[in-house]
Amino acid sequence: METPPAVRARGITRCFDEVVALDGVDLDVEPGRIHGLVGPNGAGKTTLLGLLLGLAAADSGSLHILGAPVGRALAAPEGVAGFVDGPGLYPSLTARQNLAALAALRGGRDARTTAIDDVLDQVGLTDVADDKARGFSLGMRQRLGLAAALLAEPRLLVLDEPSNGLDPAGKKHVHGVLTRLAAEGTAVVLSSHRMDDLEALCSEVTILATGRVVFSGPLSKLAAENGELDYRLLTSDPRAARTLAAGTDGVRVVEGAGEWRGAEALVVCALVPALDELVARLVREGVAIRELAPVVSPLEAAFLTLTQPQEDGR
Ligand SMILES: Nc1ncnc2c1ncn2[C@@H]1O[C@H](COP(=O)(O)OP(=O)(O)OP(=O)(O)O)[C@@H](O)[C@H]1O
Repeated sequence: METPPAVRARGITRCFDEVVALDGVDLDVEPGRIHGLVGPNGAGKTTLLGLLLGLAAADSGSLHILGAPVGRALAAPEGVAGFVDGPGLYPSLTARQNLAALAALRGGRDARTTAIDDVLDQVGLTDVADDKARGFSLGMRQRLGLAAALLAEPRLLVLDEPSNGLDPAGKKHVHGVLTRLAAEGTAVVLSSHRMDDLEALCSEVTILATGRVVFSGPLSKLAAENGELDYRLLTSDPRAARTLAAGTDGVRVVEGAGEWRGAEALVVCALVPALDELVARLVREGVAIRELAPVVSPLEAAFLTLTQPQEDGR
């Protein structure tokens, strides 16, 4: 039997009095994907994640989670776990006790000590397993919330800003956990304002602006949305690179780039095919390419392009 989509939303609308938080939103997420939700403050990300978690119902539209239609009853659909607005924890209980209590609330099936130890290890909280959650930093609380969600062995994991407050080690744990879960077939839907996190983690994103989807699809498709981008180019021979760039059709040298991390940098503005041509010419001429990257990431550029006009028009 074919595995159903993890999320299939069509024409979802959700209002709070006069505020239209979601306006005809479609969303498709397949099992095994990490899908990023991005948008300016107030775009509707948390509202949408709340619907996936069964915390609220849509005013109109249809929502299927893991193949089952979601009705108006406010309960987490079977197979879904996660949190919005920070994980709900008991401050006076230890990390381990929090997980045991949450597991017991869910029916006790997953309250085994080994399972609790395992999820604490996955999120890197073994050392503080017997410390009270009250003393936990934001990043530690986020990781404990993720551990609680993992305990439910979800097929759809929903996380609102999971990277908030994470130090580099915490981020590494969280990224590792999410990547492994996805490889095992779990779908992950997460929101973030951190473009670098989304680009590192997600294969696809949905960009929301004032409750509407302005882009949904693979990150690789964003380059097409952007048109020309500025790329920083570090080479073994900046002068030759500049001459070659200036002589390549479709490539424009952006003046005033100067130095980048102590090396002479060139910034060129181009579409991907013209950039490919420049790279081929550099290689043919024996100019080594030491770094070539967009000055602003494709996701950030698309975010600004696709959400700015609507924001301005409010
Ligand atoms: N419970 C509520 N009551 C009234 N208005 C609400 C409620 N929840 C959300 N809204 C409004 O709905 C819109 C979308 O809010 P939402 O929290 O979903 O956005 P968001 O994209 O998650 O924003 P942020 O990035 O700031 O977290 C906003 O205008 C917000 O003020």
